Amino acid sequence: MKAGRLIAVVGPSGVGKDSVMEGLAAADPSLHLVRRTITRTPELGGEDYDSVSVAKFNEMATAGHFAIHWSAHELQYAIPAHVRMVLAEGRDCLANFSRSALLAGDAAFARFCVLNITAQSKTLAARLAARGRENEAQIERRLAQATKPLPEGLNVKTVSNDGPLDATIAQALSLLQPVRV
Ligand SMILES: Nc1ncnc2c1ncn2[C@@H]1O[C@H](COP(=O)(O)OP(=O)(O)O)[C@@H](O)[C@H]1O
Ligand SMILES: O=P(O)(O)OC[C@H]1O[C@H](OP(=O)(O)OP(=O)(O)O)[C@H](O)[C@@H]1O
Repeated sequence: MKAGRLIAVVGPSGVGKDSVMEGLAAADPSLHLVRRTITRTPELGGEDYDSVSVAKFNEMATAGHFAIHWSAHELQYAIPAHVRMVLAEGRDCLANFSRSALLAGDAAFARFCVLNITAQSKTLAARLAARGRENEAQIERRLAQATKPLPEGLNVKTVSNDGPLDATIAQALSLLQPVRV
């Protein structure tokens, strides 16, 4: 059986990665939403994640519990190794990813593609403030990284999320669909 694709969802903070991922999984239940392990306080809202201490995270990384991990925003993030079993079943997996970890992701997964979500900077600022998970200083630092470029040579599909979420989800589904057959 053909392995599933690891679909790395990237884009600046507040662009709507988690919202689009949830919408895609609701529209196509065959898509698996990856639950990340993060050294963030539990239940801060947004995505559903496994919250661990830095010590526990490092222990898990050393023990090989992660398929890939990275650091950003003074936090550590990982995709649990369990995702490899889901991919082996032929299911496509959606993971909120770091633009800085894309080359490592491409090396770590046999079938890897990128869903790049964009929005204007004024949209990002308004959404981060409305989300309310980060304080003002944290929002400023995230906005400063909004224009981080993507590495060359990857299979990238780009969709704008400036408009209504439903329209973004429909467009992303159609961008991802042709290669699913
Ligand atoms: N198309 C959209 N229109 C309006 N609000 C949106 C849209 N997409 C996302 N949002 C809102 O913007 C905020 C940031 O979205 P989120 O999915 O957390 O982004 P990210 O994971 O990229 O940081 C959330 O409050 C979310 O509800
Ligand atoms: O290298 P970058 O592309 O800048 O990404 C850095 C981190 O930012 C996002 O995290 P998180 O979901 O905590 O933040 P966000 O919801 O504000 O994007 C993303 O998932 C990465 O873990």
